[in-house]
Amino acid sequence: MGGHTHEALRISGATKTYAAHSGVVHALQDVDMIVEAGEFISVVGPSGCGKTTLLWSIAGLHQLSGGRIHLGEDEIKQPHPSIGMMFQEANLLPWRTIEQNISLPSELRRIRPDRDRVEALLERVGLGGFGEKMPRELSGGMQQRASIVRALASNPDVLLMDEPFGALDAFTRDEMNKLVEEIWLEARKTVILITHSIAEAVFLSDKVYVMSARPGRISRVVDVPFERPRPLELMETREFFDLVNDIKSDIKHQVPPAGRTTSAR
Ligand SMILES: Nc1ncnc2c1ncn2[C@@H]1O[C@H](COP(=O)(O)OP(=O)(O)OP(=O)(O)O)[C@@H](O)[C@H]1O
Repeated sequence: MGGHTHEALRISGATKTYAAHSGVVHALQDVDMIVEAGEFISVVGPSGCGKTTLLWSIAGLHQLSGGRIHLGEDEIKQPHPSIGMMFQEANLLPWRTIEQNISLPSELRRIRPDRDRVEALLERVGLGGFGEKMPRELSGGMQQRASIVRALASNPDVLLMDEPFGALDAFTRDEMNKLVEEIWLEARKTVILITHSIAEAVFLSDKVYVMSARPGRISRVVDVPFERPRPLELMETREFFDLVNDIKSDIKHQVPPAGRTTSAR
């Protein structure tokens, strides 16, 4: 304490094993991370390296086999009111209006939804006047905008995003990335994003954590130097391209050559 920044999340020695039919899977092995308050970080890595396991553990939805996760003084063992989450699918209940979907997490916690805040957020993401609509009346991008509002409605300190735009077309995805950056610059939440798109990770993040698989570990932390706000055109620059490729080749080289994986006979 006493510095210019303070840590929001501390992950120490996070380890998670799953018992699978084929044996024990080391999904996470001694993962350490300190995320500063207001920092935007991404976690990338090959498929199956443990990204989702890590994020769900931070969300309090998975129990670790070893290690700890702290938000300030609180150890995370179950969902925490100061941590909001966005999933790959918008997961809106089809029989509830957009506004009723947004207020569901508050209902479940038996707290009164802050209607003014929800109105303002809907307006902010371009969904002003859509609160009474049903999810099927909204496009995929609009549904994800609604799920951003749902995640931010209770004004959490930390926002976790699990590949939130993977199902959207490239154009809508760029638009959503721009929106996320704008909202982040305004509200300065601590954000942890999991994505398969290295370009998306670099575009949005202060730091990109690269994971390797089996066991799932952090293999590298990349500081992203680009100034904010970042225009979408940044993605067409040489510097951006080089950084993305550098991270991509790192991930590619981690994949064990065919026939040499541990499960191969
Ligand atoms: N419930 C489970 N039971 C057994 N093994 C599991 C379970 N959940 C995940 N795993 C295994 O743990 C490892 C990490 O999985 P995880 O889903 O966290 O990886 P990921 O990096 O998010 O993958 P992807 O990028 O493909 O979504 C994988 O090898 C996966 O097969």
